[in-house]
Amino acid sequence: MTTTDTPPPVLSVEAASKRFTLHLRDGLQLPVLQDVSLQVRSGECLALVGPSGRGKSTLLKCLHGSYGLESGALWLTQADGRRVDLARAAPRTVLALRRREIGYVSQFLRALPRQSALDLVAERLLEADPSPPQPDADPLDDGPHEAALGAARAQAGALLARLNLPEGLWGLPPATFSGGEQQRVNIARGFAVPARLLLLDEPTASLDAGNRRVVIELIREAKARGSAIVGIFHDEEVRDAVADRRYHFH
Ligand SMILES: Nc1ncnc2c1ncn2[C@@H]1O[C@H](COP(=O)(O)OP(=O)(O)OP(=O)(O)O)[C@@H](O)[C@H]1O
Repeated sequence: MTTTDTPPPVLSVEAASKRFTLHLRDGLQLPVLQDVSLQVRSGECLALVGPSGRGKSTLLKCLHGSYGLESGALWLTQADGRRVDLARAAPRTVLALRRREIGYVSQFLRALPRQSALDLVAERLLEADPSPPQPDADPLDDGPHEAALGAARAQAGALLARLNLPEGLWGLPPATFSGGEQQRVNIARGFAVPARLLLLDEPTASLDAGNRRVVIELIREAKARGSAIVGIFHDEEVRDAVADRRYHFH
């Protein structure tokens, strides 16, 4: 904590720079992020805006721990006040942060083959809150796991229903779903667990007006719970409805 009453920002990006090296083109260097600095506080939504190809999605992937940086830092202040640089955190740390602190709605749904839409969302809830093993638990007794799975499925179903995904689809793997149906499963997964830092990459791109409104409500609820949100919203109506500030990529 700082000495003032204001808590530190949840996210502080300091002079972040990144380039891609294109090995198939003789190592051509493609600078994508150049000296990006921004901060996002709890309860605030920052919209990344700017022309296509300027590095908005790349910044979200860096914040999700998928890419490192050439220079600069991506400081996340955790719930206990400790700071971690997402650009340099160890893979184990990144995975632990993804389970509990960082939510991400990517542009495309990544699902395991044969896993149902309902379990894809329920799994997100279970991995964020694994029940601690009881010292005297019978290792052959599936009861506690079944109970936790049942509760997670109930919560996942409520979210899918809110996003108007027909119940007939819940038990099916989403691989054959339409773009908008897949996007709604992705959104349910991203919003299932309250995230300290929530990353949204065009969450409404394939949605109709009714479902766009649901996503706006979900984003507002996440802000009210204290999430710091960084999002890309090409839909200006959605952006105006949720963004407190904008960061311009030139
Ligand atoms: N893994 C990668 N390897 C090489 N180049 C990449 C990679 N990922 C992105 N790029 C390039 O980096 C640039 C920035 O891409 P990025 O997807 O971040 O842009 P964006 O601002 O999100 O664009 P859009 O608004 O169209 O989604 C693009 O020129 C893209 O081709």
